[in-house]
Amino acid sequence: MQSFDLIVIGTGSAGKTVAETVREAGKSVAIIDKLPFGGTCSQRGCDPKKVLVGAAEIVARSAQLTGRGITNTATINWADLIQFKKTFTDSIPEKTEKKFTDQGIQLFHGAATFLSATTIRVGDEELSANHIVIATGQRPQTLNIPGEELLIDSTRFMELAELPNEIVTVGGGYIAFEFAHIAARAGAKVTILHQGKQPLEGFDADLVDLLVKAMRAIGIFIVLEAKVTEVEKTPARLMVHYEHGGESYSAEADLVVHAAGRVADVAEMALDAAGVAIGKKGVMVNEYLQSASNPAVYACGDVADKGLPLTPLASYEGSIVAHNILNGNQRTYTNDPVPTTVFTGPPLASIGLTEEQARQQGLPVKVMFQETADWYVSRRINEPITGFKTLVDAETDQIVGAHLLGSGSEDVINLFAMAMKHKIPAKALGAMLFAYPTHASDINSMLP
Ligand SMILES: Cc1cc2nc3c(=O)[nH]c(=O)nc-3n(C[C@H](O)[C@H](O)[C@H](O)COP(=O)(O)OP(=O)(O)OC[C@H]3O[C@@H](n4cnc5c(N)ncnc54)[C@H](O)[C@@H]3O)c2cc1C
Ligand SMILES: NC(=O)c1ccc[n+]([C@@H]2O[C@H](COP(=O)([O-])OP(=O)(O)OC[C@H]3O[C@@H](n4cnc5c(N)ncnc54)[C@H](O)[C@@H]3O)[C@@H](O)[C@H]2O)c1
Repeated sequence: MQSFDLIVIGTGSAGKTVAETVREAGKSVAIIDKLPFGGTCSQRGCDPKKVLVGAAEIVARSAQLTGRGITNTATINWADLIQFKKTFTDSIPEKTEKKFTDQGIQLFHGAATFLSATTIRVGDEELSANHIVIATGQRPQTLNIPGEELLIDSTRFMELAELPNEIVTVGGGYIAFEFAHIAARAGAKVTILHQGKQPLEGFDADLVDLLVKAMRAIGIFIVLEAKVTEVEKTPARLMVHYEHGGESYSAEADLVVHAAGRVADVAEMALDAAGVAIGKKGVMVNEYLQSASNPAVYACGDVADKGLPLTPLASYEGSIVAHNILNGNQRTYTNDPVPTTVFTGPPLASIGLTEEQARQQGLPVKVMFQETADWYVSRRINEPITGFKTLVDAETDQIVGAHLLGSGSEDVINLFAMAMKHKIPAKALGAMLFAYPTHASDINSMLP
């Protein structure tokens, strides 16, 4: 059996951060992955997705300006786009492995299974370590409906050689909205079937309403409170059966995409053997991101039951775990607001409290909510549906929430994040001199 100071399971943003930091401090480190090295974000998530979004943006922008100086709406050649996407993703495993090897980290391929509190099996190898970090991310949740195996997940969507004509998404969160927008801009007819009253749960309801309006305006069909009961294969196509308002319906499709949420990827790890407790949202950890039931084990990233499953948080949590392994438990996870964007056209970006959450907390907030299609930044590109909402504590003048819908919002939200993190008062941010005309210069008009 080989022994290490640290074994990391998972080579994504979280696992990489821990392995590299601990190795840099001179410890012996092994890292394991069951898939090609590099994790979700760079190969199957954020980065390839945003390449596809880049093309969808061109279609959107040219469609908006057709007849206003642009003569033709751009069209997407799906096969070429996927080839372009591959130029980002194909090299990731080799580059990742080379970097780890150069750093002196030992690599193991295969699915890791716990044998005891501090030992792991991967393939035919048995490994032991003083500390083991679980950074295994998430996988699509099981839906328990007949025909579930007919759905494809986001990974396979981004590998499609051809884009089918009619697509249904089961679920109405990030993946549904982003992929529906890409597919619609590439010419497909898309239906989103979402089980709840509000899609994109967690985002401010007024801004989500505006985004839904924008998505419907480009032909995306969105059904709320739809309970998908079965996916059936017919001789030529697929049929998605669902219930809505007490009636039964069926939507025909060439492709059905799983966009109904992801859960901690722990099923095959035999966590029982290590005495590692798992809850509904993933591996249960304390404020130091250490398993409460097995102190040799830490968890970080999407698989841990802390925070949202987003890349910046995975790296942040990885850095906390590395610090605590090297120095004893010192750094704690803080639940600071994190900016996030749904990369639709237009994008929806958000940080902090929604209006509903602020009201529930009884905060004395000043709320500014406005549709901004007649503002210069929107008119210049003829973007038809845009808006913002800001929430400022009336007593402290601190910004407690910002929600932006419109081109550029994915970057502008970071200025709100900086102001909130460093406690810049709303008046001071609103009085900043920003380059004009930019998306950021609109901040001056978004704060009381
Ligand atoms: C389609 C999509 C788009 C996204 N877009 C964004 C975005 O725009 N912005 C954003 O912030 N976030 C986005 N995310 C979320 C983001 O990708 C994740 O939050 C992030 O990648 C999590 O990193 P991680 O290190 O926790 O896990 P991962 O990167 O998922 O790494 C976990 C690794 O563990 C491996 N593994 C699992 N089980 C085992 C086992 N038993 N043995 C060995 N290895 C194992 C897996 O193969 C995987 O490589 C997106 C996610 C998806 C699916
Ligand atoms: N831009 C980004 O940052 C980005 C993009 C993609 C994914 N992600 C991350 O990946 C995670 C997973 O994405 P996702 O879109 O799969 O999940 P999600 O949690 O964002 O949305 C899934 C939605 O589907 C609904 N749903 C669940 N079961 C259903 C069913 N049977 N029928 C109909 N609707 C159902 C849920 O109510 C939920 O609102 C996200 O939580 C996010 O953190 C982030």
